[in-house]
Amino acid sequence: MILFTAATLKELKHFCSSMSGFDFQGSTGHCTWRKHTRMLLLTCGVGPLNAALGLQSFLAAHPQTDMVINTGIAGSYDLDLLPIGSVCVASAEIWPEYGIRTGPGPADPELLGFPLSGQDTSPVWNRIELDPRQMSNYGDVFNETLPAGWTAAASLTVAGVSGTLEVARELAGTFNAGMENMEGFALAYVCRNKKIPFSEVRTISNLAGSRNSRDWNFRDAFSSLARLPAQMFKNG
Ligand SMILES: O=C(O)c1cccc(C(=O)CC[C@H]2O[C@@H](n3cnc4c(=O)[nH]cnc43)[C@H](O)[C@@H]2O)c1
Repeated sequence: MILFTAATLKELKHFCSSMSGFDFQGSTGHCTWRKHTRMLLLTCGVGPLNAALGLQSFLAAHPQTDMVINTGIAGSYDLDLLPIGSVCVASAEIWPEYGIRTGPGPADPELLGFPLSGQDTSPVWNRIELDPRQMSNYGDVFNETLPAGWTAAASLTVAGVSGTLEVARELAGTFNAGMENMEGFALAYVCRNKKIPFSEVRTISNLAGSRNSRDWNFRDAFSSLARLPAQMFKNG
C-alpha cells in the first residue's frame, strides 16, 4: 500500500481533487483504491514534531505500508530555479537546526557529537539522501521517468521558518538547498528507521524568507498540487 501524506487536510484534498476513481473522504487513515493500487492518506500535522509523531503512529497501525510519498506546499530559495507553482522533488532532506550553534548560521551536529541515529554503522547527522526517481521503482503504478518540469533539489526542514531573505540566503547557500518546508526531514527519518522507501514532491507557494505578499501565491501552488497525480501516475 502507498501512503500519501501532507501537513494539512487542505493540501491533501487538493492533491486528491483531480484523481479519477478516487474517493476522498478527508479522514486520516482512510483507505481507498485507485485502479488496482491501494492508497492510504495521512494528514500528519504542521512541523517536524507533528510529522514524526503522526507518521510513526500511523505506520504502527498500518504495517502494510510499502512506500510513503510526502506532498504539500513549500518555500523556494531561488525563484529562477523553482518559481511559484513549480514542482520540486527532494534529492535530500536536511535538518539544519540539529547540533551546536556557534553563530547566526545553522547548527553543527558533528560538533555536538551525537548523531540522530546509526552511531556505529551509518550515522544520520542532519541529512538523509533521497532518490528523486524513487517512485519509478513502482513502475506498475508510477511513470518511470521524472515528469517534465519537475526539478530535483535538496530540501531543508525547519521548525523555525526563515523570516528574512538574509536567513534564507544563508541556509540555502550553506546546504545548496532549493526548497524549505517544515515536515520532510522528520518523515524521511521515520521512513529510514523503518526501511520504508520515501519520496517528497512539493509545489512552490512562496519565496522563502519573504513576508511580502507579492512573493506568495497559494492559489498557484494548490492548483499545481492538484495536477501532480496526473503527472506521476501511469496513465494519468
Ligand atoms: O507567515 C509566514 O511568514 C510563513 C512563512 C512560511 C510558511 C508559512 C506557513 O504558514 C506555511 C507552513 C506550511 O507550508 C509549508 N511551507 C510553505 N512555505 C514554506 C516556507 O517558506 N518555509 C517553511 N515551510 C513552508 C510547510 O511545510 C508547512 O506545512 C508562514
